[in-house]
Amino acid sequence: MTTILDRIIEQKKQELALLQNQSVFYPAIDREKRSLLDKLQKSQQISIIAEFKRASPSKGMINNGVEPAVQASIYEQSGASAISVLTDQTFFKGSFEDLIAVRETVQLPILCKDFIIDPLQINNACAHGADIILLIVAALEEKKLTELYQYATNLGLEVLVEVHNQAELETALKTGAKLIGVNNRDLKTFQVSLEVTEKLAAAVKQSGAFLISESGLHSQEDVNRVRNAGANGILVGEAFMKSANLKKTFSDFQLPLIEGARP
Ligand SMILES: O=C(O)c1ccccc1NCC(=O)[C@H](O)[C@H](O)COP(=O)(O)O
Repeated sequence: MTTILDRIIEQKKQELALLQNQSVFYPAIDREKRSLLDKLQKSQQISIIAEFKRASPSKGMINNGVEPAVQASIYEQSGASAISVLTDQTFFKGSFEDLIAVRETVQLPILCKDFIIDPLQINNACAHGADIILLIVAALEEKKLTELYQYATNLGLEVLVEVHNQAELETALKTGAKLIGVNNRDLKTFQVSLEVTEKLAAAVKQSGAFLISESGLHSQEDVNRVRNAGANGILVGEAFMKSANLKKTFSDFQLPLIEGARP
């Protein structure tokens, strides 16, 4: 059966063919460095990666009426540690223009949230102002994951390596990843459960990597649950994009770290 992740990757292969005909190469070396890892090391609270996400395959349109710069400013003022920007157009209605608008507005590290399968996409993310890229283990062969991880870190980018189960986590840890994202959403079935973070947390912590719990966080209780499992950070999209009182929703999520949460 073809899953949504398969369809997204097929789309990325087509986009890659177009990218191959463009001349994109701007290494990150000269750029001002904005580091999520530094922020995680210093934070006394759970760190929040706030996402700019107009739409998604599981939820359809979430909020297409807010400007990226406006949303990003509120994220920064509310205390976000980084901002994630969905740049995929076909499935999430995002764009690299959104990423540029966010980077120009805030001083925070920017995560390019896309489905990366080739170094050219890393060049492209970097050229548009990303500080962090996402690599999804479920979307990549192990050899490709290692190649892309090394390529991105050589450019000075930080890499959030995303997993959803134990086998993927073992593969992710072989790269030496310092930032592990545990996605509570199964990207093949859309099922969301915070138990995924609870199950994988101990192995992430043991590796010395920072643990970011991603998806399905809607309330203080949800944040409390993943924090108690040992999460250093959370990645939140829908709850912020849909909030009628973003500052309040945000502050409800800002909990102190538990003892020993730092790797
Ligand atoms: O969100 C989806 O429907 C989705 C479907 C297929 C691949 C990826 C998808 N989402 C990416 C994410 O992981 C989330 O945007 C992110 O973790 C925030 O999740 P949420 O807070 O639940 O919006």
